[in-house]
Amino acid sequence: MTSGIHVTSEIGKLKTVMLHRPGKEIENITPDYMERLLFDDIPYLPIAQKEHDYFAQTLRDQGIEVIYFEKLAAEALADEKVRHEFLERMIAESGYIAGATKEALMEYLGSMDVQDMVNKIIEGVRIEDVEIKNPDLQSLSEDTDWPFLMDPMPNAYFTRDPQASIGNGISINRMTFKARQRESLITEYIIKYNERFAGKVPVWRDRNHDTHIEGGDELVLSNHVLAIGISQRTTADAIQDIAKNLFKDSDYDTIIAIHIPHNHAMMHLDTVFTMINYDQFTVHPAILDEDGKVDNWVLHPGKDGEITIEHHTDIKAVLKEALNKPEIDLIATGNGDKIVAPREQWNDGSNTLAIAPGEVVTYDRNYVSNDLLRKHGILVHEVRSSELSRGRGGPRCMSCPIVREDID
Ligand SMILES: NC(=O)NCCC[C@H](N)C(=O)O
Repeated sequence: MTSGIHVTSEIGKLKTVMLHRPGKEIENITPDYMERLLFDDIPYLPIAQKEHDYFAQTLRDQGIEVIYFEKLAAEALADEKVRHEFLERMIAESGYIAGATKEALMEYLGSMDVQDMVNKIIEGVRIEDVEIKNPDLQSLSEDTDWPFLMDPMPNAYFTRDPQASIGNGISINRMTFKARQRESLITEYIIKYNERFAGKVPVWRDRNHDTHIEGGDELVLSNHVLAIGISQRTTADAIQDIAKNLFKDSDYDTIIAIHIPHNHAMMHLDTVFTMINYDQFTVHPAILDEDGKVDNWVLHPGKDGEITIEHHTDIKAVLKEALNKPEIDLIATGNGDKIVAPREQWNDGSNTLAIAPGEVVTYDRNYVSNDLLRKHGILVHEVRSSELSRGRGGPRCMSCPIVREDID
């Protein structure tokens, strides 16, 4: 077992990765709640689980250690005092700071085996699951059209987003939508109390903020350069905030903040742009103008803890300079075709998980993009994707690297 976090690139040989196997939370999505829960369709759980197991096995077959979010959480919460504090906070963030519902939830969840408790919190707690012995006004007047006392977390299998490994540290993210905000509370406890991480991992930015950042926007390009999307999910002021901490306390001295459209299909930078080799990237052509340019700002440490900011549009030139490469190969999703590119991007054709330089895991359904990657010399491992893709995330979104080998 390797302890702590070590991720100094997007492409260094992946050694340990954190996943979450989709569970019953997926079956708590209904058409009426889809939008609120950030889904566009309802995956068929048994097949989604098979696909996810196939994804995990594909990684293991390449010698990668797969660890599970839900198991790490249960280990972190083994101590009764820690579990009690966690439950209080999780229930408060679910809407119950005090009162009869809170007490009933504490009793219901607190009496479970710790793994069952974690799983149940992720699945969601329905009104009829819990007996409220001495109802108060809040419990009597609860919105009964909404069937949950605690909402399900169906997006938990996108382990990329609630946190991001950067160097030997982590950002524990304040997420944009309510549907995902409690996921990173679980991360907070994993990092603080799971012995694999406890006391070993600096937190570059915690979740106690009003401004948002999500891991799908945080790309570790090298041991001193990050790219971060300014997106539907990540605000410019959050980027500036994490930049300050990283510039002060880590080896990171360059952040390329890339502006992408603020919409659901392209919610994070990694839905339109990923690094797959020392000098190769996937890119969805819709983020570039006709000259192949996109607004981006390069942040560096300035004097007295200040930050310098330069505006650019030539992303190739910016990447060449930041990564010290003579050329950069931007590979267009769906070969840039008007129909194929948006279709394959919708199904996460740009969302590749690099497991080594020039070696990626992608969804099988994006066959045009996959063939193109092969033509550019990339080794592609395809995984099954009929159901998993309905949550709008691909192999990068479904994985949180914990340890990668350094690259030269
Ligand atoms: N990094 C990613 O792009 N993650 C995909 C997250 C999909 C999820 N349904 C969401 O809307 O947050």
